[in-house]
Amino acid sequence: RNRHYKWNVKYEYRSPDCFKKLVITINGNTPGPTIQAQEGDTVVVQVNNTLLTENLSIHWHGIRQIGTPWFDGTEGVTQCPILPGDTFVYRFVVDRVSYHVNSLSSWFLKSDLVESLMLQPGTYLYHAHYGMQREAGLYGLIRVAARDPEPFTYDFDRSIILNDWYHKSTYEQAAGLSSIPFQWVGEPESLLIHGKGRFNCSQSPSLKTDVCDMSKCSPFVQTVIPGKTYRLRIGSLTALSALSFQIEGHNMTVVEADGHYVEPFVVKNLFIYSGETYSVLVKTDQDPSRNYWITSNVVSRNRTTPAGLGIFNYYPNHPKRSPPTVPPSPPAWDDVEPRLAQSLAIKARQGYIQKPPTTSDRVIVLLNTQNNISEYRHWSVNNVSFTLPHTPYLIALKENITNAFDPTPPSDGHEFANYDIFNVSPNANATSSNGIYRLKFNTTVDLILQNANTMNKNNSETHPWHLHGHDFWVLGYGKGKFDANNDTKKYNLENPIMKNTVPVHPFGWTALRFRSDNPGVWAFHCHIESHFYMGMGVVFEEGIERVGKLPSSIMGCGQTKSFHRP
Ligand SMILES: O=C1O[C@H]([C@@H](O)CO)C(O)=C1O
Repeated sequence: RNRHYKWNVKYEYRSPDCFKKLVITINGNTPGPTIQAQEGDTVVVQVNNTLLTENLSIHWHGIRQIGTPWFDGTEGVTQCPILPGDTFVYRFVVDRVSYHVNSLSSWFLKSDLVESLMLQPGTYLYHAHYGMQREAGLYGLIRVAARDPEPFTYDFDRSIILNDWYHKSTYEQAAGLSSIPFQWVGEPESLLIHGKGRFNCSQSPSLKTDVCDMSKCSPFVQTVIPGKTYRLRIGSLTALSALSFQIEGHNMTVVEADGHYVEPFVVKNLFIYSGETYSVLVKTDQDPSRNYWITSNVVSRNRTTPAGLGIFNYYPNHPKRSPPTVPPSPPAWDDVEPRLAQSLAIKARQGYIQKPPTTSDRVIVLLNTQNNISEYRHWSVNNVSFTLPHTPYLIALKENITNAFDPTPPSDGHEFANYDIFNVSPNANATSSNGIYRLKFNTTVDLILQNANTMNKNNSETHPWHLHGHDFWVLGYGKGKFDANNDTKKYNLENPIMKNTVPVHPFGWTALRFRSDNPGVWAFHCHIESHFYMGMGVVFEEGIERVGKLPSSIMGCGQTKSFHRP
């Protein structure tokens, strides 16, 4: 089945948290419409760029784009931006490879991993992937319904996207990040629950009521019927913040993560990082004569943003009736332990385990550091701060444009084995580059994310890393320096979860494994909007020779100007 969407993307004034600013809407809304499909369906989205003076591209986060790497929506990597006034059609399968077999060469059928590349029901996201455009409001959810019965039952299926919200425009933020002296974006003004938040206008008395008006916003309300089980699909697309999500007085049973069934476990707070999705089951089994708070709070950074508050409304109580209690208090922002514990608790569900290969062909250690390059503040991986080329990699490689990017690949990172991750380091050798990793096709690759101290003493941050075009197995997390001799022995090869986004905790490491079996060019980057902008990412090429004919609609920029045939 084809699912057709027509989207008009536009700047409009909105006041999601009472403060009026320009936001990017899809058909008038932010968050945008939820894409609903069944596994194996083809989703067709016709995007009309009516931003007037701004480029655009949209990434389908968690969708692997098997056979359609050109529709991943990553500006500079897989496509040229969509120009103002242009219409671009994305067309991709959610996510069943057998559906695509005809258009792929027979190598695919022979691949022993065909099974792991098949069915992918679950919860995914979409968002802008051009500059820092995502945080202007261009984002939404993708729900892919399963064809087979799922391993859990529920009465209702609801979705909530969490976000943080800034009052400055993305342009002011980006300009500050690329200035000398560096101007950091700071903490967000508010937290949004499905596009709704509340900024206290009276704390900035200089704001006139045409800019900040407390009657212009209202909290998110989730109405529920007592005595039922709800599946809540929760996604985070924060620009910066790691969050703790809670429903007062209700436990949540985690059953899905990034489109994979989880061996169920119960939490009171769900920690969720930008780019992740979870499904939790919630029983509406509390006193039905009142409402309850839904809360979202910043963790892992010193919290200055007030809690995002919503109402869990037990029908037939009035949806606007405030709960009679104070909102539950969040966990300490600087306590890594419960966050690490949740990361470790997420395992593949019995009966749905796709075992990883037991060994890998290549290990790439990715040392995450912050440093100055020519006095500009950057993030680097193995001392290279990533920059996007003007000619997208996919097109350059496929069309043999040889001078589109730096041909020197970044390093596999083994020379940093003695790097002191606990202290500030000048990293004087750090450089900027658009060089990429070239992976041998159909091999097993390990990625070790190694966190380190930032340029501030005794400080290391949480970074959610997102891989395009793949799900990876999460083999382990640890504290401190990764020890290749001992930590590898503790890898979970029995029931690791597969995900597309995973945190590396402060002063810690995270070990991932994936198969380079999806021909294309794929970004792997920190999902914090400002961090990717500051260079925190890498790109992998695999099987470029197996990529089919590129549509000319993705071309038209850099050295591909003349290739575009509208
Ligand atoms: O990228 C960042 O810059 C600031 C700070 O490290 C500046 O020194 C910060 O908190 C980030 O996450």
